[in-house]
Amino acid sequence: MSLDKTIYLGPFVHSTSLKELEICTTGAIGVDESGKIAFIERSVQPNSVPRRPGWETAKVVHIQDNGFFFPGFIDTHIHASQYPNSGIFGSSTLLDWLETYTFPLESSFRDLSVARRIYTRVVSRTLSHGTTTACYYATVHVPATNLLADICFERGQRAFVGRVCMDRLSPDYYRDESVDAAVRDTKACIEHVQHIDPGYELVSPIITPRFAPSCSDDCLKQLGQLHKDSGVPCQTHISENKAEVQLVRELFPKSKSYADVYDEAGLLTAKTILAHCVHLSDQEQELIKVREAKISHCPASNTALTSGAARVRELIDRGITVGLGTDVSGGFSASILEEVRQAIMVSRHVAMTDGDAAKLSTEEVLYLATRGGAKVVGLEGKIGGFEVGMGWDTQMISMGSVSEGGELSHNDGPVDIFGKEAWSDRVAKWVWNGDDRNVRAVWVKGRLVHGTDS
Ligand SMILES: O=c1[nH]c(=O)c2nc[nH]c2[nH]1
Ligand SMILES: [Zn+2]
Repeated sequence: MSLDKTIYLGPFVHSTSLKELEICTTGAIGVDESGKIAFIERSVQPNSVPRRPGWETAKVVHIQDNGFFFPGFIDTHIHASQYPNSGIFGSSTLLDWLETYTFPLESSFRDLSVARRIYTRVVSRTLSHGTTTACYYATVHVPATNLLADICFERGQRAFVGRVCMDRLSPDYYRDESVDAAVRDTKACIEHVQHIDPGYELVSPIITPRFAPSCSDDCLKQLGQLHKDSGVPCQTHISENKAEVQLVRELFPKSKSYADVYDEAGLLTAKTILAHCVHLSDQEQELIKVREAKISHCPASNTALTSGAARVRELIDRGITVGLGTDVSGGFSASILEEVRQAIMVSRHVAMTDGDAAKLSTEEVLYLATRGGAKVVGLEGKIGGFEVGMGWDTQMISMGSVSEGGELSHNDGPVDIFGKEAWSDRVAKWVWNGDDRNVRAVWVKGRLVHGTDS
């Protein structure tokens, strides 16, 4: 699809490193017909459009209402099929939560009309929160998983779509009937994505063993072989909850650790995304580092299911790549901005026992939500920031007009700007008070996929 050449005028904010946010208040970013950034100017006079040969007739999109352009969020771990259960978890913990809330809901995706309604909604919802790339878990059902891939492709969201494999310790009404069935159905979903998006330009398949307890040794090994043969990435859960870790010890008595179970199966590679990583030992962290596997930090879910507090500073200091995941519906919200807040708060709780060095700053967590996520999904250099050659995967944040009187009008968003705030404080106000009402428009690869650009 060819797009209009477009110049995006106004402030832009993005991470340039883990610790640094660039805030450019006088920016102009040119995006070419293929949806890639062609130029960036940083000192544009107010109300003027940079003159460039070949860009005379380009469309111009102005930032509105004290806003700024920000890279699209990358959700490195979300269960699309669990979206109807967002906020519904009672006082459960992982293993009983799966039995009580999750398996019954996921099993309903055998009905394609159920899948269509829920998957359409979750893709609309994540886009509205500024998520331009998502790593989705679907269910065991091939038609429903393929439908999720179709919806992402049609709506223009970058997505990794995984058919969930689970051939043991799962209810009779919801499980793979055999290892062969798990592998055959996974291949069918890979072939479907190859058919709709042959270069995996927007949508990619992802091999998805649910977690070690629900996969037999043979199932893990065959999926590891498929991961090796096909080059398709892989995602799973690890070390989320202490009872789960104990269960893995009992189920795999010959393995040195939980991480070792995946390693022995060929599932711990540079293309593996591991969700949670709350209770990893030093040796497991080291193994993950050596294998260059990536981590999805899911703080909202880890708190909601009382799983624990991941030591993110330790993981980062070790040199492991970390991104953020909403983990809906262990996590209660489909918003990565909410996850940013949760990550900062959880790091404060870790700091209360481990010391101040554990605290993550707003800048650091915004990095995890964008550049970190891009590395987790293997798209660093392509998305996650504003650089020439990167895709225009962007949210237009608007903060509303400067508050003059004391009264709220019905279309005021949740952030109140009084006009005197430094730019870094405006960004902080957005992080701590903002939500989807501040997301005026979202683009993926230059295509408008949510909201309006006028
Ligand atoms: O947060 C989680 N959500 C799940 O669906 C799941 N399955 C295994 N382990 C899990 N953890
Ligand atoms: Zn999960």
